Amino acid sequence: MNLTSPLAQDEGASEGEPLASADALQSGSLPKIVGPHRKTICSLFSKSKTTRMEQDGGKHQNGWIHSCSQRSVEEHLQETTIGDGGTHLVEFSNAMRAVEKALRQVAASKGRAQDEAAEWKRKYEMERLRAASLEQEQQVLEQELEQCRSPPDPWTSDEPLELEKADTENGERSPVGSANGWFPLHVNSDCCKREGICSQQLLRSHSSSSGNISLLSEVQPVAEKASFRLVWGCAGKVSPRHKHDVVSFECGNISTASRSSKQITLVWDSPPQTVLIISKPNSPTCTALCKEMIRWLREEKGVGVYLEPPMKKEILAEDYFNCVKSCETEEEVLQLHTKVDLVITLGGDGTVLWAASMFKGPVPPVVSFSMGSLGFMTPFQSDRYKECLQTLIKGPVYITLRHRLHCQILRNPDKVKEGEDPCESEVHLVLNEVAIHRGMSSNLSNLECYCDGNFVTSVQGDGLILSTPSGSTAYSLAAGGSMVHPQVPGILFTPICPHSLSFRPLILPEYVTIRVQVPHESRGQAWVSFDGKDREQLSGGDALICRMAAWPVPAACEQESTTDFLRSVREGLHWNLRKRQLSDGPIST
Ligand SMILES: NC(=O)c1ccc[n+]([C@@H]2O[C@H](COP(=O)([O-])OP(=O)(O)OC[C@H]3O[C@@H](n4cnc5c(N)ncnc54)[C@H](O)[C@@H]3O)[C@@H](O)[C@H]2O)c1
Ligand SMILES: Nc1ncnc2c1ncn2[C@@H]1O[C@H](COP(=O)(O)OP(=O)(O)OP(=O)(O)O)[C@@H](O)[C@H]1O
Repeated sequence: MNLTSPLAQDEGASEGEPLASADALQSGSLPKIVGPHRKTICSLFSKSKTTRMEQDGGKHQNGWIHSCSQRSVEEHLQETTIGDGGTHLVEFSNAMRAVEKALRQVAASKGRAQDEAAEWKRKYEMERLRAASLEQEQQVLEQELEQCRSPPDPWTSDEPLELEKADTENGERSPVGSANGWFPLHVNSDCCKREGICSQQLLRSHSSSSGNISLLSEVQPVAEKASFRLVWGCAGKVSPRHKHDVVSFECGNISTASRSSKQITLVWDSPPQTVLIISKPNSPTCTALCKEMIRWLREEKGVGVYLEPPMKKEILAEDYFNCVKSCETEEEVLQLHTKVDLVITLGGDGTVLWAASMFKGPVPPVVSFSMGSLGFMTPFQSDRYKECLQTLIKGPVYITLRHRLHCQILRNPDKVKEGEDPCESEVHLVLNEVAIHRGMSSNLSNLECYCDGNFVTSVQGDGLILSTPSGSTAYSLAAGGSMVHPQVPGILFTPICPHSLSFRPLILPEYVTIRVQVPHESRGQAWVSFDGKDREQLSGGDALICRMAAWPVPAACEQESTTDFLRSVREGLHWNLRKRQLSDGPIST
């Protein structure tokens, strides 16, 4: 009689597959086998060992040298002739079941061990790749820091300059600024080691310059500048989570790591010592307030004052104001940002635009007192100036970073021969908008527009406005553009009276470069205005190149960015003002 092995019905183990080690059996990791068949089973494992070693020539993988296979058990059972001993048969059968169970367990453990090994290998590979990418990032960071020490010209470089850098190794932020006299030196040594943009790291001036943009020749510390930090937070709370990355990838999931709408707070490390007051000309009320403010700032706060030459001349009749400084030459105006801690404007929005236009590079924080009719960008009340300035000088101050557009005219760039540079006009940094329009011409203007080299459209109408979000409530609004919160990064593309039924305004992302070109075959010429001023003519073939500038205007908020914006929209523009419907009358069903 032949005995059928229970292993023949085993679903999990395939034929001939090694299931267990005989050593494991002998070392007691298999269940103890008792009874007359103990010897037989042990000899079975021994036999298997010998057979396997003969078959493999002693070359076994993963340490599974002493193996027992399903086939060898079956073979043995077939060879075994069963006598009359029914009890022995039952015992033998039970023993074989126990062996089968043990063999299955060992097979399962082997599978688990292999899975675990594969998982560890995967983790190791991921860790190795992460370390390699960190090393690469570190190299890029070092290169960028090196570049900042000998910075590119921001007006000729295609890359927008960054105002801040990614987190350093210890989780601190290392700010990077450059051009026009601002260089981060010893980025970590002078740093306050706290989160945010730190002026101590940023501020270094140099003595010599060439033309509009100065090159670093001699570096000196700026002793007279007050130092401050800009920190990211939300609703008044400093956010420890601010990261430079916008998108993070974790376990294959994409999430936004930071939002652009964070409220920025300015924290003075040392109190401001010098302010520049810019006042609307020919306004007796502005002049009177300017004089009062100078007295208060000097006597109560010990703060020095700079004025524009016309205003200084106007008040010099009184000896008291001899102490007021002024920026007489163009060179001095270019260096103003290294001397003043705060800019105060007295007037309307036009005065804020004027103040911004004085700074061709970095702009100190601007505090605007309302002395005009609308005051969209002038949130502070002039009759409460002492209280306001007291709070601002003490800090912290909420800041709206009002972005500017970097605009330049290229004269007939298509006609320029290879290797020659096209003739470029002066750079204009606009806070509101650049408008390309028909000017005095009675002809329809015709403008071809490209965005990062892609053809956008041909404007046929009175012209086109390229506006900042801050300018969205000015000319662009009048031309049908949308109102945009000043912290939304973008460039508004708004046609002026287009002769088309389907030309709607667009908002483009802040990183694009826009080119507006007058076609050679255009009937008339076009004109360009920068914040409503400095008109220049465009002839056929001339182009205007426009992109986001590296230097925003940090405007102090009266409350905070969004509250101030919505209040200006409601109170300044009377947006959606309508008498409330009465509750009496028919009730709709
Ligand atoms: N059709 C129009 O609405 C139109 C036409 C030309 C110029 N402008 C705007 O005038 C600006 C120049 O201002 P200005 O004071 O030197 O000239 P301005 O004296 O002619 O005043 C223009 C008006 O626009 C308001 N204004 C300016 N900037 C604003 C802003 N960002 N948000 C809301 N209102 C704003 C001013 O308060 C002022 O009432 C230009 O940048 C342009 O935006 C508007
Ligand atoms: N310091 C300055 N020097 C020369 N021009 C200035 C100066 N400040 C303002 N301006 C110009 O004066 C004009 C009027 O200024 P502003 O808009 O501030 O006053 P406003 O018209 O009374 O105010 P609002 O626009 O709120 O009615 C603007 O065109 C502006 O460019």
